[in-house]
Amino acid sequence: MNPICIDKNEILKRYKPIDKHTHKGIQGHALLIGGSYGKMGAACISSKAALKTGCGLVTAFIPKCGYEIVQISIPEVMVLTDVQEKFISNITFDIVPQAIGIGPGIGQELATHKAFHELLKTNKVPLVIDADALNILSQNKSWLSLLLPKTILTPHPKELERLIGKWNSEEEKITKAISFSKNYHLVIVMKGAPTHIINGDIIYENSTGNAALATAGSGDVLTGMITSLLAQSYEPINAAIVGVYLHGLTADIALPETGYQSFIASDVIANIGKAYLSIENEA
Ligand SMILES: NC(=O)C1=CN([C@@H]2O[C@H](COP(=O)(O)OP(=O)(O)OC[C@H]3O[C@@H](n4cnc5c(N)ncnc54)[C@H](O)[C@@H]3O)[C@@H](O)[C@H]2O)[C@@H](O)CC1
Ligand SMILES: Nc1ncnc2c1ncn2[C@@H]1O[C@H](COP(=O)(O)OP(=O)(O)O)[C@@H](O)[C@H]1O
Ligand SMILES: [Mg+2]
Repeated sequence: MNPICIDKNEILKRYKPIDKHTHKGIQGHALLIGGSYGKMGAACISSKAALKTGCGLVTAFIPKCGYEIVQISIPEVMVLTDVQEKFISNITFDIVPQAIGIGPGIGQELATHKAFHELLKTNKVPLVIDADALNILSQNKSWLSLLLPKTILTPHPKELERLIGKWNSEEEKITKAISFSKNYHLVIVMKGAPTHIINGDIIYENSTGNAALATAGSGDVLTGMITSLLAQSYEPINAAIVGVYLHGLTADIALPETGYQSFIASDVIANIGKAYLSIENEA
């Protein structure tokens, strides 16, 4: 169990600089499916994070009650609404996204279970699954076989336990995560301090980030960032690695100004630019 350290060298091998002739139509369109009554913030921050990570277009699919919230808080994000007011019940869209992120703040209504199941049955697009979408998956493990190879799962430790069961040691946790990744051909981002990424037998350990990230919504932001990189044609494992590294780097960059306590998920988003610049300066 020798993890590969995700450091600047590993990032420079995977980082794609922007082509000066690119335009928003080829820079990737990310669809973020999130939010429910009282948790629209999760949809706002994950879709804003996707835009700030560089994809050309972002659409948020949300319950109706979030329409004005998202349009006013992030005017650059386009919005599609569900037929239901307070939760997601039927995911339909006429756009052609290059990547989909689902889960932040969606809750666990039965109708939302059904909508997620329908999406999994028909989806052909690279996918990131987080938060309540992971919890729904944990309650319906037979749906795991519907996931396309290299679908990215981003569980925190509790979500991971719901998916793979309890473990008695770090070693057992990694062994179980490797079997899970191999059985279903998934990329698992095991969030924590530090975050590990499992791709079959290969384990990566992130080198950025600090306890400032222990704050509401910082994982929702990560979902938006990874989805954005997927939409920009990063291979799933590279989207996971670069996303996790940049996410942690924002907290390392901001720490001298915010301290641990006052750093919030929006500060991750505010520092994505500086995190990119620090990679660019090494390239
Ligand atoms: N502003 C918003 O709208 C926010 C919405 N959120 C959404 O709220 C929903 C519930 O998410 P939660 O993650 O709070 O609920 P969960 O029930 O999945 O996780 C909370 C439990 O996991 C444990 N846990 C979390 N991180 C852990 C760690 N690193 N080590 C050990 N235990 C850990 C906690 O102690 C707690 O028992 C999700 O849909 C999420 O996206 C949250 O992200 C918070 C912000
Ligand atoms: N002490 C810590 N050190 C480094 N990173 C942390 C720490 N605590 C949390 N994080 C990171 O913050 C994020 C939290 O994600 P998550 O628990 O899903 O939050 P939320 O659901 O509120 O958005 C993960 O990327 C995790 O690795
Ligand atoms: Mg989370």
